[in-house]
Amino acid sequence: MQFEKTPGWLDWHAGPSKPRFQLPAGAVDAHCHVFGPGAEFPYAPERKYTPCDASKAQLFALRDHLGFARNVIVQATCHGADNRAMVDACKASNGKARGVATVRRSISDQELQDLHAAGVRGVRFNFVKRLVDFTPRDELLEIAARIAPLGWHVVIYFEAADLPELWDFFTALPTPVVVDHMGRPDVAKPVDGPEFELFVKFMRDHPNVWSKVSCPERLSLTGPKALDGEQDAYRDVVPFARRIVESFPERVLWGTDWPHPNLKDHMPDDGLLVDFIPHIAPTAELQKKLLVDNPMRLYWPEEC
Ligand SMILES: O=C(O)c1cc(C(=O)O)oc(=O)c1
Repeated sequence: MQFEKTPGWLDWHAGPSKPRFQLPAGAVDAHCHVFGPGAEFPYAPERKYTPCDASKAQLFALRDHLGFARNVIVQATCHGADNRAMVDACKASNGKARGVATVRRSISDQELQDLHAAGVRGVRFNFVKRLVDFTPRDELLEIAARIAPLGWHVVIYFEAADLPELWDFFTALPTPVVVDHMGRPDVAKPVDGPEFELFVKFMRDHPNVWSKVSCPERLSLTGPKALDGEQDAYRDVVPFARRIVESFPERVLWGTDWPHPNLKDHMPDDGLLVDFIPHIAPTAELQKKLLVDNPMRLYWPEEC
């Protein structure tokens, strides 16, 4: 099947640099995606964007180039609840990838078991309105109750302004809850202002809540961009991510977000994104928790 990319679509960076930051042994890129390829794994009819292709082989090549040992592949919304591309990538990874799926309430117990066997360890609930249509809360709670006995968790993606309205739903979830991209704070607001304080309270009061401290390239308003060797990129995001890493060192994850869906301004050099890590996790101890110990506990607990 032929697909035409959304107008203005930015393709992933074709020649990322080698990071200067040496990742700890066993580091996990805990948030990345595969897109298609569309000819093999068609994009979902209900999608809100049509991306460029980004195959499993290209993801594994990036993993090796950057120095990661493993990936967590998160179902992208352009594939809806058709998890075949993500599952195919997990199965082809020789145990080096685990997955997060999107499922509907109609999924059977056998299908859940099959996803588990392929390496899936979580489901993603998305509340970002430009990405998905609304799913009733009772459907999501039903799914959460069904995946809890499998030892899975729920990944949630939402905008900071929506946290008050979503609070009661999130805090009722019976599993570990992993927030994508720090709940997308508005970094023009103060790091100790009411909006981000609410997010910190969400994590402080609920020990089952984890956060990915990822996507500075999405959140930054003033840059500088991770391009042309920039070693001090996205400075306006650093205080937010660093606060979360230092406050909750056992409950943070990091990922590239490759192939970076829906960026409008620029496509970052993934090597320079890795060089962002020591700015938000300044000690070797914090780096090992963020990149190795925490993702291993959540996705490969049998090895811990
Ligand atoms: O902000 C986004 O556009 C975005 C989209 C998706 C997806 O379409 O799944 O995933 C992400 O992690 C981020």
